[in-house]
Amino acid sequence: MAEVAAKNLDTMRRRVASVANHLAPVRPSANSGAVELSTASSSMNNSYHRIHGEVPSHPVVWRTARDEDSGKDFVDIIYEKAVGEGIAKITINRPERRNAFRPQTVKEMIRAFDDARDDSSIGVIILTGKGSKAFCSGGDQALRKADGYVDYDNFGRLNVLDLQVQIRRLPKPVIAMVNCSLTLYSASISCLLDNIVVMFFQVAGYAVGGGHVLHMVCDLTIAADNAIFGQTGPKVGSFDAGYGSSIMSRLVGPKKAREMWFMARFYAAAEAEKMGLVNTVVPLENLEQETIKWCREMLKNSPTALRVLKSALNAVDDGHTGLQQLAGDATLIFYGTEEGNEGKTAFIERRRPNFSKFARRP
Ligand SMILES: CC(C)(COP(=O)(O)OP(=O)(O)OC[C@H]1O[C@@H](n2cnc3c(N)ncnc32)[C@H](O)[C@@H]1OP(=O)(O)O)[C@@H](O)C(=O)NCCC(=O)NCCSC(=O)c1cc(O)c2ccccc2c1O
Repeated sequence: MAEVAAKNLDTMRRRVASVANHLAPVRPSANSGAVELSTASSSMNNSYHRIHGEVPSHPVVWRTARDEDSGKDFVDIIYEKAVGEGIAKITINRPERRNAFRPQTVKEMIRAFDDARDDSSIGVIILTGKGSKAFCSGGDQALRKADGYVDYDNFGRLNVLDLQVQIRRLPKPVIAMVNCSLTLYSASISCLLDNIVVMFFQVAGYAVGGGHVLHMVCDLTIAADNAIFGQTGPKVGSFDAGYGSSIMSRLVGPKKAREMWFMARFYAAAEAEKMGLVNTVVPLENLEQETIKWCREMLKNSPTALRVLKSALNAVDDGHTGLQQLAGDATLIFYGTEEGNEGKTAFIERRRPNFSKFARRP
């Protein structure tokens, strides 16, 4: 009898240890060398860190933002801006559908991203999903018809493709903040020698299907430690042969991209980080705080440098469109120079421009 009880206890202990081990918080930025730098004080003791310093950690205050151009209220999304800081946040608000998008959702996201692009006080944009169960589960399959997704009219739409292009070309960093749930259940198990309380966490937090493509198109992804990533297309009769394939191949490499698409498996956040799909994985309770930290850190940097870097990082892959974006940035910068201004001023003053005073640099 005592032998059986001891064996049961042993089994119980192993289970608790296994659950506890599973729940051990992931060290922030497990793969990123940046962590070592930001935590090792000796590495911080240099002029670079003394001058640029730490970012503030006070809580962010959100205010609901409107689409100033259309004046229409948002239904499928929540659009917010941080008070006194250059951060906008777009939240897909269809939690009962795991934040699956319909054409209306996408139209609203496009309007919000447009507003954030146009608002010169905004320097970085967060994309996330409402609630605790999903970032986004892709297109709303209940609305899928023969020619795309249909909501308020009879035309099928694949307008998420326009949104992907918009995010890719938007000259400000866009961060996907991939949320997840953490629901605690507890059960008390009594045995002869001990009374053990076992805690179960139900975890989820899906960035799947077209929702997975959305996070990949964003410039950076910060994930909660129990988020789940994957493509479902081949299981539901769909595929994204555009950015969903080409950007993924760049991110994880051609073999792994084939695995993700052909097998349509799901991957835990830690695995996604190893694969290069996400920038960092943090405990759920730190997710927004960490994302805001990244935003604040970028906001301290030169907006023009970030703008040009984004277009430069995309340029080769994006062909003519990438060149167009990078070239537009070059023109933007040139217009601000004395040399560029000389041409315009001469035209206005109806005189011959004098470019001879400008250096012909090596
Ligand atoms: C995301 C899940 C893994 C979550 O599973 P879980 O068990 O937690 O929850 P439920 O399955 O019970 O879902 C709860 C509730 O939500 C509804 N729901 C979830 N996802 C969707 C969805 N995508 N569309 C519609 N409804 C959804 C679900 O039916 C439940 O409703 P109840 O009324 O029953 O409570 C799991 O839900 C899941 O696997 N979801 C589907 C993921 C998926 O296959 N997405 C579509 C991929 S295709 C796509 O997104 C896509 C879109 C485009 O616009 C494209 C455009 C151009 C090219 C390609 C495109 C493309 O591939």
